[in-house]
Amino acid sequence: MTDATPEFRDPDDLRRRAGVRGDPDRDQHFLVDDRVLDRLPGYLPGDADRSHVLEIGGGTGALTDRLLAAADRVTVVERDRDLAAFLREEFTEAVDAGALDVVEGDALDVVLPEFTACVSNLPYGVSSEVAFRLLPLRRPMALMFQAEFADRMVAEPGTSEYGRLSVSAQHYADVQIVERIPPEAFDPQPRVESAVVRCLPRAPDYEVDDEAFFLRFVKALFTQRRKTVRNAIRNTAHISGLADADAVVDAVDEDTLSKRPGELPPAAFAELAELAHETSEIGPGQ
Ligand SMILES: C[S@@+](CC[C@H](N)C(=O)[O-])C[C@H]1O[C@@H](n2cnc3c(N)ncnc32)[C@H](O)[C@@H]1O
Repeated sequence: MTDATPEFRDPDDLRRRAGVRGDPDRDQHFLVDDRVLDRLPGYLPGDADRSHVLEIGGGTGALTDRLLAAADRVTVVERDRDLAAFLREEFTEAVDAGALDVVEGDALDVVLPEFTACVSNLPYGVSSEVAFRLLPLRRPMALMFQAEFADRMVAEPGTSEYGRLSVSAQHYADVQIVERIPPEAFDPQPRVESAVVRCLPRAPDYEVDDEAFFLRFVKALFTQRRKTVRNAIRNTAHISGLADADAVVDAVDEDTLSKRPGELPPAAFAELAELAHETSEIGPGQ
């Protein structure tokens, strides 16, 4: 980490040296707006532990460059073999000093290090899977998504965007959109707007013992978002894995049963899932 105002590599130079144009079919949209790149590490809270920052999808290293200045150590995961080799070459000094580790592989498969925070311009094709790999690890994160996905992550109960994604994300973290980013900030430009979501981990309002069941239960109920919670619990028992949905319905209060799934806040889902777990045998579900 350095106190001096660092000069960063020019994103255009990086792409030229890496010899890549970016391939949207491989989720390659490189950030080219220096101001956006400069702001991203600062979306971590001031007191976040920056001893080991994770970046998923390093690309040509424009963000990696900033993270190296903001953190003691950085691990970057990059699936593209040529880009992973370029990152190692471009940041040889940091690699040799033990400040940078470049992991070539798929972010969904690689063994992740014990990171303390994460800042990433995520590959949008797998952003949901990556987010749900990272969120349960409960680290502060600043993650770039497609704006429509980010809107669903932060949506509140009773809105049309509120759904499975909102409940699951908000179970693990306080989530907030901190910046919307136009397509012009990237090359090649994505077709849609992007947004940065700050995720601050927190103890859930309601602890669940079986997180896999909780996530399945939330998924199940939102397949019936227009039904009452009573009917949704009964109709989706094959998805959630509830062996005795009627017993669960009998155990839940009338106020909750008469609502729609989209009206229940994340804590109510967690409480409901816990009660269901205590009341019924749980099968594998779908
Ligand atoms: C949106 S670009 C971001 C690149 C760079 N961080 C930037 O901001 O300019 C996403 C990067 O993730 C890589 N990528 C795509 N799918 C991946 C996956 N499943 N696992 C790891 N990296 C992936 C792409 O090759 C690309 O370099």
